[in-house]
Order: sequence, then structure tokens, then C-alpha cells
Amino acid sequence: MTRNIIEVSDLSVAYAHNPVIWHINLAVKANSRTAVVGPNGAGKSTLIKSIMNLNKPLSGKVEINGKKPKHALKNIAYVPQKGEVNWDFPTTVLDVVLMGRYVHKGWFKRMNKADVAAAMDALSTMKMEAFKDRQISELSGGQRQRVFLARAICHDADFYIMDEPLQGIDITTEKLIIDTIKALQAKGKSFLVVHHNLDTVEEYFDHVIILNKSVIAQGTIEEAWKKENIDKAYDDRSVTT
Ligand SMILES: Nc1ncnc2c1ncn2[C@@H]1O[C@H](COP(=O)(O)OP(=O)(O)OP(=O)(O)O)[C@@H](O)[C@H]1O
Repeated sequence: MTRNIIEVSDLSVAYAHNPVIWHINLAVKANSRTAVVGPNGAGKSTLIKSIMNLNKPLSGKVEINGKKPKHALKNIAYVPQKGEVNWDFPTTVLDVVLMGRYVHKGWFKRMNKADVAAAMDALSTMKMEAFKDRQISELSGGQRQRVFLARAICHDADFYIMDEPLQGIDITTEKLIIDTIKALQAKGKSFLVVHHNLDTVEEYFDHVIILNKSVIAQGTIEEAWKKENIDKAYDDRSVTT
């Protein structure tokens, strides 16, 4: 049986004493493409942030490869939601992608030719090499997403966590991102991706977690992606608040 890369047990998280997700138990399989799906405000980003050790849970625990998140982060490439990034920060596309290398080198070591070659490879995978000297403030939304994926590829982590990487991008970029995810999965990488478009869940992912404050269903697409589970998550009346 495939091992779990993430195990979450009895996790509850609150903002200012207001619980937003509660009693979450879930597992993410190694080498899977797992979607996290649920309506606005369901707690998807909150769950991702708990896994990334970016918030303090009320109770429960997260383990990544059997370790506490803070000891496992080196092996995780995180692509945050677009809105959480300061795009006015004066930096070039190449420098953003090179940030993916600092995890391996430490912040005080200079980047060498091999690092730049790795960054250029990642940019070429995302068809963005022509933009390497461009300021990130001068990119379109879809181009920014490509650069962030290139940074994650340059990080060469085993596990990728992405918060809505397909939000607001055109179909060409969407296909490129999904094809890249599938190619990386074939090399043994694992993915946890917040995803909004219910029509493409089956095509893009092999596992799904359906969330609305608590876990409604999880498992392979075959096991969990069922009408009754989707209805339960998206029908507010069925959710206890
Ligand atoms: N920093 C915060 N402080 C207070 N409340 C917050 C904070 N972040 C999120 N919330 C609230 O927590 C709940 C869950 O938010 P979260 O962003 O995790 O949901 P989501 O499923 O990712 O939503 P969406 O699909 O709209 O991105 C929401 O009601 C939101 O208003």
C-alpha cells in the first residue's frame, strides 16, 4: 500500500477564537495528485497553512513524512495564493525562481552557474525563459503563476503544495501547469492542490479531499468524488456551523 506523505489528526483551527476547521482527519498519499475541494470559506487555505506551519492550531497535529511540519518544510515547495504575494517587490523573474535554490544552499551562499542553469531549466519548462530579466510587477497573472511554478520546480522538493494555482489563468497555461504536475508525478513527486473547478477534478487529479469546515469525503477519485459528497459540501443547509 502507498505510504502517507501527510497525516492530519483531529486538527482544529480558529481565528480570534472562531473555529474555522474542526476535527480534521486526513491522509495524503505519496506520489498522488490530490485536490482539496470545497466552497468559499470552507477552510482550504487554512488547512494548507496548518500543513505549512503558518498558523497555530487549537488542537490536533500534522505530520509530514512522520515529522512535525517545521522539520519537514525543506522538502516542500509551496505555491501560495496569488493574492498573498507582494507583486510590487522589485525583483526579476530569474531572482524569484532562484529563491527555490536557497533551501538547498542557505541564504548566505552565492548562487553559482549550476543554480542559474537549474533556474533557467525550470523557466524553460514553464516556457518563461524569455522573461528572465523582467520585473515580476510587469507580468500578467498567468505569467506570474508560471514563474511561481518554475520556482517550485527549481526547489526540486518531493512534495508540492499549491493554493489555487489555476485561478484566473488561460486554458494554455492551465494545461501547461497540469501537464507539468503530471510529468513531475511520474518522477515520484506528490501534490496537494486547492482547486475550484469541479468539472476538471476527475481529469486533473487522482485523489480528492472534499472539505467544508470538516472533511466530507476523501480518497481516490473513484472512492470519494461522488455526487452525494459534492452536494453535501456545497449545500450550506447540510453543514453544521
Ligand atoms: N487571517 C484570518 N483571520 C480571521 N479569519 C480568517 C482569516 N483567514 C481566513 N479566515 C476565515 O476563515 C474561514 C476559512 O477561510 P479560508 O481562506 O481557509 O477558506 P477557503 O476554503 O480557502 O476559501 P476560498 O475558496 O474563498 O479561498 C473564512 O470564514 C475566512 O473568512
